[in-house]
Amino acid sequence: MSYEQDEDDQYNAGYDVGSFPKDFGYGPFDQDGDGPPGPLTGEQKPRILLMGLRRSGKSSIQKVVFHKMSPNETLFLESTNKIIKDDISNSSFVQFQIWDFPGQIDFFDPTFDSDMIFGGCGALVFVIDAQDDYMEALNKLHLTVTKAFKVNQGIRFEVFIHKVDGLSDDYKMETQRDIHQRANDDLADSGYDQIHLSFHLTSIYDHSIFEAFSKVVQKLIPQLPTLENLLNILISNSAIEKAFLFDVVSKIYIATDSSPVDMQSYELCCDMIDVVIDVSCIYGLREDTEAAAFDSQSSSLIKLNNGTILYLREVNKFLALVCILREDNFDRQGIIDYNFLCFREAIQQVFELRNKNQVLVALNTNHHSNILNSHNATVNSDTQSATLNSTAIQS
Ligand SMILES: Nc1nc2c(ncn2[C@@H]2O[C@H](COP(=O)(O)OP(=O)(O)OP(=O)(O)O)[C@@H](O)[C@H]2O)c(=O)[nH]1
Repeated sequence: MSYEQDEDDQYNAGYDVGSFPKDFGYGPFDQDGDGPPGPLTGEQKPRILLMGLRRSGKSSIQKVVFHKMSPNETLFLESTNKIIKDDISNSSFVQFQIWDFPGQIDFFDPTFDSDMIFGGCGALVFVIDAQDDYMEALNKLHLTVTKAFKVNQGIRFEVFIHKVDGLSDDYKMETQRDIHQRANDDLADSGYDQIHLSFHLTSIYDHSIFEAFSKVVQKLIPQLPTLENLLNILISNSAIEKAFLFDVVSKIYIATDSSPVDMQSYELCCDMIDVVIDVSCIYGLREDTEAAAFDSQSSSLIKLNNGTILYLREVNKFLALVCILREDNFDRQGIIDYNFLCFREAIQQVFELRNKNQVLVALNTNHHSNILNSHNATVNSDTQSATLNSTAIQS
């Protein structure tokens, strides 16, 4: 059963802070059969850095979101004293590395190779403990983002105002406003107005951390506009209120339609995935096979007592579509199911294009111009596949 992170899909390595610049190579990692044919090397994967002061909650976030650790267990996590690299390969879309940094990391240490660390980085998540005095954290944030920006202007900066579970709603808002203001003022004062920081209120004790991480990961998926477009077409032709495309293992949503996300809907959909997986694990597994609980037969329908329906369908081995719709609109289930099949086919095409692209990239690693061309080709073809499939769904 594959809901636990597959050991083969994961390559964890710890590096002493003092020695990390000397040895940053990756070992090969196995890719599941459904993934890209050419495995992405560590260098090709987008990298997310987790930084912040000691005990701000970095390791807890990584363990809870990607390793199914229960929030209470994080109380026993030991302080990180080396960089921990973690390959996340749950689905073909969600492939990246997370580097968890020790809180005490010193950018002025001569062994800190900022070019290498920030150079290949897609997003930098800076965690601030909102239950603590955050002035020191703001100084470190400023130092970190300016240092990173000098090396790589393409990095997305995400600030998690973390541990907000202990704060009242008013205090949460006030803290966010204050941190936002001070962080941006500091940047403006030192002439870095062009640096954009995104802020998220997070806690490992509710779904906010999954929601925030979903947004971080989405920004690293080049196919996001195509996926969003497909979801928009699906919901408008099926009278669905809201649809999420979930990575089942981590419960982060890799795309949703363009209507606003409300936290309650997201939580409902997360809970539905838990229910489906739990019931499948208890009743759906055969003793004689090693089959996964989530497979091509997986689907579920839950009717809530407020006239709302939650509908889950398997998209591929890693992804599920979870929709929220009104009960009245479910009487033509055949249309919804037909549209879903068109949607699944379209997603498949996006995957295939992406896989072809990765093979090209692997073949041309030494020819940067070729890599660029293949990436552009993928973007164009993705758009075409979305157009093609919009016709299929409407017909
Ligand atoms: N209340 C609350 N506590 C949290 C939350 N996230 C983490 N913690 C607690 O914060 C403490 C520190 O968490 P860690 O994940 O070890 O922090 P870290 O940033 O990795 O620390 P270093 O490894 O020292 O850099 C632990 O006791 C966690 O249980 C949260 O969302 N809310």
